[in-house]
Amino acid sequence: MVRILNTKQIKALDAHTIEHEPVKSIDLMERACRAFVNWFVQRIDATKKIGIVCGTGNNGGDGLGIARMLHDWGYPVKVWIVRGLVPESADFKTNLERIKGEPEIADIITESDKGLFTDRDVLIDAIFGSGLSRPADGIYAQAIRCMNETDAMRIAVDIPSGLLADNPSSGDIIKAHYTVSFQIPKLAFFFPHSHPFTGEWTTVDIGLHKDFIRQSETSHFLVTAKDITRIIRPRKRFDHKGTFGHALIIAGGYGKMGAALLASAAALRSGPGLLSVHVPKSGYTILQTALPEAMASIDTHEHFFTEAPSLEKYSTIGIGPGIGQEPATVKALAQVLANFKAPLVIDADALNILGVNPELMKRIPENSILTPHPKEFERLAGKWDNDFQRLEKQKRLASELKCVVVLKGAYSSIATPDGKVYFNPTGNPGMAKGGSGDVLTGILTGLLAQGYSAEETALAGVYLHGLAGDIGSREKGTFSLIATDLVEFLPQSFKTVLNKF
Ligand SMILES: NC(=O)C1=CN([C@@H]2O[C@H](COP(=O)(O)OP(=O)(O)OC[C@H]3O[C@@H](n4cnc5c(N)ncnc54)[C@H](OP(=O)(O)O)[C@@H]3O)[C@@H](O)[C@H]2O)[C@@H](O)CC1
Ligand SMILES: [K+]
Repeated sequence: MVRILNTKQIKALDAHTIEHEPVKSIDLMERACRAFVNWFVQRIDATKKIGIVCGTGNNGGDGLGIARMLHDWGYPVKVWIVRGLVPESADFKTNLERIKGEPEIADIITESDKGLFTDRDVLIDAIFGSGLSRPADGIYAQAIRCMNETDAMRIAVDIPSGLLADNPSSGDIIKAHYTVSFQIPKLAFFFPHSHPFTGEWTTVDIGLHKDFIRQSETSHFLVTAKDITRIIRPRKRFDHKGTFGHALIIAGGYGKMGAALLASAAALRSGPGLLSVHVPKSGYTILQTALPEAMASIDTHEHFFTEAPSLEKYSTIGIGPGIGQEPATVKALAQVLANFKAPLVIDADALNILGVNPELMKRIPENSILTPHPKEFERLAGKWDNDFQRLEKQKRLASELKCVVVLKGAYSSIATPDGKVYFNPTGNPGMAKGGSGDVLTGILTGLLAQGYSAEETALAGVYLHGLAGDIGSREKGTFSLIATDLVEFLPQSFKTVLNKF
């Protein structure tokens, strides 16, 4: 797990590293600059004209160190210093002294300094870092706008200037194409509204104290491949189909049998011992023809879900994809929630039904997994003003229901009943298509049936689903990738995770 710390904690981590490594503050800055430059020189051609726009705090100090190093690498570098009211930090001063005549430095002192950077191919943003405490205004806002107006590639040092790491931002913010952040990812990076500012972001290691990071309290984590390898248990020689549970998927309706097939195929590829699928009568032949491994449970209704089968034999249930919201379906869902006591996976129309029938929410068994996309989440939790508030709502819902709430999207977030949130790194925009969610429901149902806990299931299922999309998009491309491909590439996704042993 990568721990996501807030800026106050990062400041303490900085100080702790300086005191206990020990390392001089200016030498730590030098390390940070070198890590940035190392990333930079591998990607940017040395003929490109570089502009570095610095503030006068430590982010600006980084900018000056980077300028010196890139000059030594042979890049044509120009430096601008935004001279507002921020006092020069000690390390800024030292790095300014270390630039001896070259590269060239100009001060930006008035708001009328416009069109400054137009001859630069690449602009490095080092105006504000994690020390930003309020929206940028005056000369700072002007410099940010001036940078955003150019055609240059913009690269932010640590965090785009103007973007707050832990709170909603307003005012002018650098629109970076890339952000190279020091060791700890910032919470804002995981939110959709930050993306136009961070662009693609990455972290570079600058040797901050590992034990201190491990001991820092946080409820926010970024999942890694290793975490998933630890969760997924390789199967043993004497295991048999009884060991791996019997999953039931309740999905599909007239014209929506595809949802049932996608969820069921994904469940089958995720390892449960047995899979039954409950479909309306019109789905019988479709199911039996498409998925011979699945057993059919047939509803009394021709076109939609109206009656739960007897549920005792099932280890878990995945319910929702394509079931619609007919009154009889609402009743049947209520019946499932009243009779089934083990955790289940709730998705799509089942979530929409819960959204308009809040009394049913109380009946959801503890440790179930809910998988809303943002629109479904809004129906369950109401509107939000910003991404931070949305995260708080997600945490609250998970804690109130004592369930795991998976909010789907880029960096799908997984909130657990005890207040933790895990962000998932896998997946790509090729998966933003109908049917992707049905596949996820299938994977989660398949894993839950095998006895993985709700938290393990959500972490592994969301990761494997995204990884199948990543492997699939390498072959099919993000335009052409479809949900069926996710099922097709799921075996490779599992193998990738298991082979990490
Ligand atoms: N963490 C690490 O381990 C390492 C960190 N390093 C680097 O240090 C950076 C953090 O440095 P930093 O603390 O000096 O912050 P930075 O953003 O440069 O300036 C803050 C100053 O700006 C001021 N200010 C704030 N908002 C403002 C506004 N809107 N308009 C005007 N002024 C505003 C603020 O004033 P205050 O809020 O105190 O009133 C303060 O004076 C970090 O991002 C990374 O690049 C690496 O070098 C080494 C390892
Ligand atoms: K910056």
